[in-house]
This record gives sequence, structure tokens and C-alpha cells, in this order.
Amino acid sequence: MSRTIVRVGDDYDVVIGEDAWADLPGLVGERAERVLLVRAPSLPGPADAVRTALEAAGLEVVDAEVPDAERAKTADVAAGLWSLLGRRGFTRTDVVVGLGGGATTDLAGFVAATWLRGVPVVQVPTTLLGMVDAAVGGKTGINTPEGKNLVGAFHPPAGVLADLWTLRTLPRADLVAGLAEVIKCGFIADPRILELVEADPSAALDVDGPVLRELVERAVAVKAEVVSQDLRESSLREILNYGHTFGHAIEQVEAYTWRHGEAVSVGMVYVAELGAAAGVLDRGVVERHREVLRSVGLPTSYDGGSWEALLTAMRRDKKSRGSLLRFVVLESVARPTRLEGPTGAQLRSAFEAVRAQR
Ligand SMILES: NC(=O)c1ccc[n+]([C@@H]2O[C@H](COP(=O)([O-])OP(=O)(O)OC[C@H]3O[C@@H](n4cnc5c(N)ncnc54)[C@H](O)[C@@H]3O)[C@@H](O)[C@H]2O)c1
Ligand SMILES: O=C(O)C(=O)C[C@@H](O)[C@H](O)[C@H](O)COP(=O)(O)O
Ligand SMILES: [Zn+2]
Repeated sequence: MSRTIVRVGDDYDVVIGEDAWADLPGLVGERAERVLLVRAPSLPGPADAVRTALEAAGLEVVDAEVPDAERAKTADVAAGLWSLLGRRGFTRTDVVVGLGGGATTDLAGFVAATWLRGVPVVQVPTTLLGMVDAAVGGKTGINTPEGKNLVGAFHPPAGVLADLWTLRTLPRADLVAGLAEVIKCGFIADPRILELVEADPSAALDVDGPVLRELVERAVAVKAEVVSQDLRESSLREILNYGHTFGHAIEQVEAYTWRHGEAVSVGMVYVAELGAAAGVLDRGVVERHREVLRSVGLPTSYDGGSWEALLTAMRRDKKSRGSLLRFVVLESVARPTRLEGPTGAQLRSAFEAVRAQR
């Protein structure tokens, strides 16, 4: 089976391949004696494959099934894992492995970042979104009742194993949601991604085809390039947050019944409309957002939630500075910039544009 390895700075490898489980012990490294396997429920095939590969390498595997999806990202679940690590005597040379979608890898990374002030984590994403985004780059975290990802740490993984064959069981809606982050990478940095999706949207959703593989490789390359320059989001990394200010607000207002990728899809249309309202982006590029997102089945409008509730959620965005709301907007494709303190009228007009079905 073929492997592509994307190196993130001088730090770690993202291995992209098929049936690539034999690579896992190498990513975990030789110093570990124990592995905490933090895994999403209902992934019997990958969980068995991970366990077999690690045990064959002489590692003791402590199994930790966690609640599914966003329900994993809570302080209670994290506390349960800290307790398990304590009871099983995990030391600083032992390793956490996160297996599942972005919610599971965010939790696993956060627990690894905080246990003994930091033990290694190896991420094994099994969703498209996890492979191209969540498992790479070291943002880890959990939610609080006040908002999304409000508690967390920057803790880069020791390695990432993206086994494309795991996508064969992923529900189509979750695959589509993952494409939102891929398309985001197209708008902020790599226009070839947009061309590939536009040329054949169904090929972009074929998990056994070459187009999806190229999209994964390109999106991982965008993320690796950005995070290797600015791990702690002092500036450049903010571009990876394109579409997330409004997207996270939808997720919160809708009590996480929307998939992250779906909310980010609408969030990108919102911020494109905001860029147009502020006079920095051409309407043609705004419509290109709608067309490419819609072509793969992603939502481009949202008419729920009160404006006040969305605005309150947006104010908690990490890009805010004091009372100043800040957005990543585009000047054109692959030319992101910042919009600081847009007017109330601009914010509202972008909301009205997103509410309307166009
Ligand atoms: N840390 C980061 O940089 C970063 C980046 C993007 C997103 N995120 C976070 O990632 C989360 C979203 O991740 P997601 O879209 O992967 O959702 P998810 O983790 O909720 O997974 C979606 C669903 O797919 C199931 N699943 C996972 N793999 C499967 C497989 N191979 N076959 C069948 N079912 C499978 C899961 O159990 C879940 O029900 C959000 O919490 C978001 O905030 C983090
Ligand atoms: O890696 C990043 O940086 C990102 O912003 C990627 C986003 O896709 C991701 O959803 C991230 O978790 C959002 O982070 P937050 O800092 O806005 O909570
Ligand atoms: Zn995201």
C-alpha cells in the first residue's frame, strides 16, 4: 500500500496511507510501556487493528471508550481519563493514542497535554475532518457550557496516522462535513483544492478514489505549513480559523446538533458576505463559496437562532481582543487578511445574507 508522509516542521510525521496499522508502533516510539487508547465508540475494526498493532510491539494497552462526538469534549470525561491514568500508573514516557473523529482526538490531546503536565499523544483520526484538520497541529481542547473549545492547550502530537480505509465506514454526512475544512484550505491557501472539487464534486466524495486522497494530502500540507510557522496562533495560524467565528456560534446556539463542518460551511459564507460588506472581497468570490460548498452537499444558509445569541457566542471567539470582534476575511482566493471591529451594520447585513436561501 502506498504511503505519503507529510512532515510538520521538524517535529512529527503525518502518515497518510491505507491499511497502515503497522506504522503505529513506530509513531508511539520505543520508550513507552503503556498506551491509553482513547477511542470513540462503534469503531470495532480500527480499535482491534490498533490494539493488535500495539500489543504485537509489546505495549500494554489500557482501553478507554469515551462518549461519542461532542459529548466526549467535557471536563467530566477528561477527569474520568485523568483518574484512569492515575490508577494505572501512567508515567511521562507512556503515551495516549486518540482514535476517532475530531471530537475524540481533541479530548485525547487535551488529556495528554494535561496529564503530568504533558505526555506524548499519537493521533489516529478516522474521519475526513480529523485527518485533514483536527488531528494535525496540536490544538486540543474541550467545551464548557459557555462555549466551544474554551479550555485547551497547544500540544502537538508525536505522530499522526491517517488510514484512508477507515473512511469506508464513515457516514456520508460526516464525510461531507469533513470536506468543509478541505474547501477552507482551498480558499485560504491552495486554489487547486477548489479546482479539484469544482471539476468533479462526486470524485471528491469517493473514499477509494485518487481525488479524495489528493485533497487530503493537499489540506494536510496547508495545515502543516501554517502550524509549523505559528503553533500558538500569534498571527498566521488565525487563517485556519476562517469561517469559524460564525460557525462555532451556530454549533453552540444549536446545542451541537450541527456537525462542525456543516457549521463552518455556513460560517465561510457568512465571512465571505462580511468581506463583501466591508468592501474587501468581490461578489464573484462570495458566490464561488456558495457554489463549491453546495456542490458537495454542504449547507450555505442558516435561519435559526437569534442574532443576539449568535453575537454573544461570537464575542467569545478566541480571535476577539477586548470588545473588538476580529475575523479572517479574504481579499481574494488564497489572500487572507484580518477584519478588525466590523460595524454592527456590516455584521448584521452578512447575517441577513446568510439567512436568505440563495
Ligand atoms: N483541534 C483542531 O485543530 C480541530 C480542527 C477541526 C475540528 N476540530 C474539532 O473536531 C470535532 C469534529 O470532528 P469530526 O467532524 O470528526 O466529528 P466527530 O468526532 O464528532 O465524529 C463524527 C461521527 O463519526 C463517527 N466516526 C468516526 N470515525 C468513523 C468511521 N471511520 N466510521 C464510522 N463512524 C465514524 C464518530 O463516532 C461520530 O459519531 C469538533 O469538536 C471540532 O471542534 C478540532
Ligand atoms: O488549527 C487551527 O488553528 C484551527 O483553527 C482549525 C479549526 O478548523 C478548528 O476547528 C479549531 O479547533 C478551532 O479552534 P478555536 O481556536 O477557534 O477553538
Ligand atoms: Zn474547524
